[in-house]
Amino acid sequence: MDPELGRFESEDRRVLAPANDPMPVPVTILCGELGAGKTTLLSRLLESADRDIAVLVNDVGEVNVDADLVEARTDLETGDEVVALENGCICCSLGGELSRAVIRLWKDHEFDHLVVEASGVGEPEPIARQFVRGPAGGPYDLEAVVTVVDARRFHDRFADGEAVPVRQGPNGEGTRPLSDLVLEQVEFCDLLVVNKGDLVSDAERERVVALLEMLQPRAAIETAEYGDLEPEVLLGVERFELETVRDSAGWKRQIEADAGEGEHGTDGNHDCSDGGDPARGGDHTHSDGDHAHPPERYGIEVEGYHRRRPFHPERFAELLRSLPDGLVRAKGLTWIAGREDQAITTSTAGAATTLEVTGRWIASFAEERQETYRRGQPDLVWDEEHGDREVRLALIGRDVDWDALESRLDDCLLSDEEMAADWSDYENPAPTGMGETVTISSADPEAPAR
Ligand SMILES: Nc1nc2c(ncn2[C@@H]2O[C@H](COP(=O)(O)OP(=O)(O)OP(=O)(O)O)[C@@H](O)[C@H]2O)c(=O)[nH]1
Repeated sequence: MDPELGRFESEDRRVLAPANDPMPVPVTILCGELGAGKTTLLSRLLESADRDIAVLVNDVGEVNVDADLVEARTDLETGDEVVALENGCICCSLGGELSRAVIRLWKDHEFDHLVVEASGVGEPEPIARQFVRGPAGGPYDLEAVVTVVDARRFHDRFADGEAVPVRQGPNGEGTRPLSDLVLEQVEFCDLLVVNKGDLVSDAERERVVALLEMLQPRAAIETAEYGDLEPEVLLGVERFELETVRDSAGWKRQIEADAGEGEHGTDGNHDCSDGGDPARGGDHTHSDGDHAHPPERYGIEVEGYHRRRPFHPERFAELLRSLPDGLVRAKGLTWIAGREDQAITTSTAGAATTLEVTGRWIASFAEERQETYRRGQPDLVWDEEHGDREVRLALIGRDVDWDALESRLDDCLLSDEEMAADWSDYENPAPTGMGETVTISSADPEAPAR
């Protein structure tokens, strides 16, 4: 156990809070892909804000250019208030280091607000969780997660369908598709800053905004050039709520609207989720008039797809290699023949789809255990034949022929004859172990699935 964290956890939290300063320090987390303009925006904020702002910068495996830049632009007396974490990503390996650094910062310095600039390849949720459930939640209060979007790149990649590099991570060889991370950052935030407004036309900017509204309907959206926003826009945002932000992504709302109140989540742990849905043979749900998302603009729509039948692994992989250009996002749980235990999350972002084992179907457990899980989830609707195994996806795209996509998805389902046959001989690219991922891209149809 880390000595500092251990001590902190074992002591009364009030020990850390000076008697005359019981208020936790507000925190803003700044996300956005590499080069979106986070540092530019932060530098402006430091120049214009009327309060003392401490900054924690995380660059992955690079010379810490951002920290130097921010430091050079601030009038802080010592410069110590800019803390750099360089040897990893704060969203994963550096969780403990992040907590330690911000607690140390809080003990040693007085400031009114903390901004954490996440690395461009970081997932925002684990960072936010450090301030909500981790030890940093004592002295700090997470105010908002702000995601900066490069309007030009976002338009070309998602609103225009241009093929983009599939993978990018620390040192350029990560395992998550870059587009998936970009959309996760968009989906998990309170405020979206559409930066580089000078590099897009008005019409392109409007398309980007419409798409962002569909992807994260709850977030406020501001457009900017070189991060030129008033400090109040960034710092006066309402309090962050982990569950609210996590559940407000467009794809998730669609799935929940489809499934009705209390439906189980789709982010894994299928064996301990909290709801169910009517066991329908299939319900392609048109979303018109649905309050789960903003009205359709610029041909951008969200759709639901639900079947209680598994995908044929080869046909499904083939579909993922030839997705329609306009499909921006698909996310949800999939049942893939030959993977009877594994609840597999399918996450499409632009051309790249990641399949990840995120849980186990309850139906895959021994009967006694199934009953225990089901007792804990009285709302779970159970299919007599298939239990909780299902395909349930939310699809977001522009100018997509939804009926054609629906029938292509249906063609991927096992036929009645295949349902009765042996599924073990299929060429199956789907992952097997918990947390294991496989990426399939339609930008590079010749590439092997793995
Ligand atoms: N044209 C234009 N360029 C911008 C704008 N905002 C930032 N830039 C430029 O884009 C480049 C990247 O900006 P940064 O602020 O370093 O981006 P970042 O998100 O901090 O990048 P990483 O730290 O690499 O993740 C710099 O050359 C900026 O000058 C803008 O609104 N318009």
